[in-house]
Amino acid sequence: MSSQDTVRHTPLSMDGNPTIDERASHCFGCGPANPQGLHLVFSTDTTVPEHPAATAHLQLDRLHEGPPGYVHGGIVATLLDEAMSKLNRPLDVLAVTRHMEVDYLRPVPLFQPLVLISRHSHRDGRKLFHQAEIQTTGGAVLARGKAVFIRLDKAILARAGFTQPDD
Ligand SMILES: CCCCCCCCCCCCCCCC(=O)SCCNC(=O)CCNC(=O)[C@H](O)C(C)(C)COP(=O)(O)OP(=O)(O)OC[C@H]1O[C@@H](n2cnc3c(N)ncnc32)[C@H](O)[C@@H]1OP(=O)(O)O
Repeated sequence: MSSQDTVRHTPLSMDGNPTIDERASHCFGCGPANPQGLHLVFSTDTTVPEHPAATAHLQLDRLHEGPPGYVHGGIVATLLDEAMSKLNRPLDVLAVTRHMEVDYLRPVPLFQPLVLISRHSHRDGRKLFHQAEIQTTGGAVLARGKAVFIRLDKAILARAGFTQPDD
C-alpha cells in the first residue's frame, strides 16, 4: 500500500492551539510554509508494516550548491535525515535524530532528477534504526545514511507542548 504523505501539510495558521503538523509547517525539509525550504513530499509504503519505507522525488538548483554543479554535503545529510524522519509517523512515534552517519559515495548533481528512499530497519526500545539513500533515477546510489532516532518520552514532549500520536 502506498500513499501520499499529505497529513503533515496542514493549515498555515498558528493561531489558537496548533497541532504538531501545523507547528511543523516551517520544517526546512518538508514544511510547505517555509519559503526557503526544500518542500519535500514523501510517499510512504506500509506494505510491510514493521518496515515502512518512504520515497520522495526531487531536483535541486544552485541555491543548494556546494562543489560547482553539485549539492552541498550538508544538504545531502539533510535529505537523508528528512527521509528517515518520515518513517516515524508510520511507526506511530514522535522521534528525533540522535545519531546519523553519511557515506558520500558520489557527488550528487544539481539540475538532475533524484530519488530519496528510506526504510526502517529495526527497533530496540526507544531507539529506532533507519536507513536512507539518494539515488539517480537509474538506481545508482550517490549517498547513503543510517541513523538512530529516539522516541521522545512523555516528559520531554510535555515540556515542548506535544503529545505522542497514540496518546
Ligand atoms: C524537544 C523537541 C520536541 C519535538 C517534537 C516534534 C518531533 C517531531 C518532529 C521531528 C522533525 C524531524 C526533522 C528531521 C529530523 C531532525 O532533524 S530532528 C532534530 C535533530 N535532533 C535533535 O535535535 C535531537 C537532540 N538530542 C536530544 O534532544 C536528546 O539527545 C534526545 C534525543 C532527547 C535523547 O536524549 P537522552 O534521553 O538524554 O538520551 P541519550 O543519552 O542522548 O542517548 C539516547 C540513546 O541513543 C544511544 N546512542 C547514542 N549514540 C548512538 C550511536 N552512535 N549508535 C547507537 N545508539 C546510540 C544511547 O546509547 C542511548 O541509548 P539507550 O540508553 O536509550 O539504550
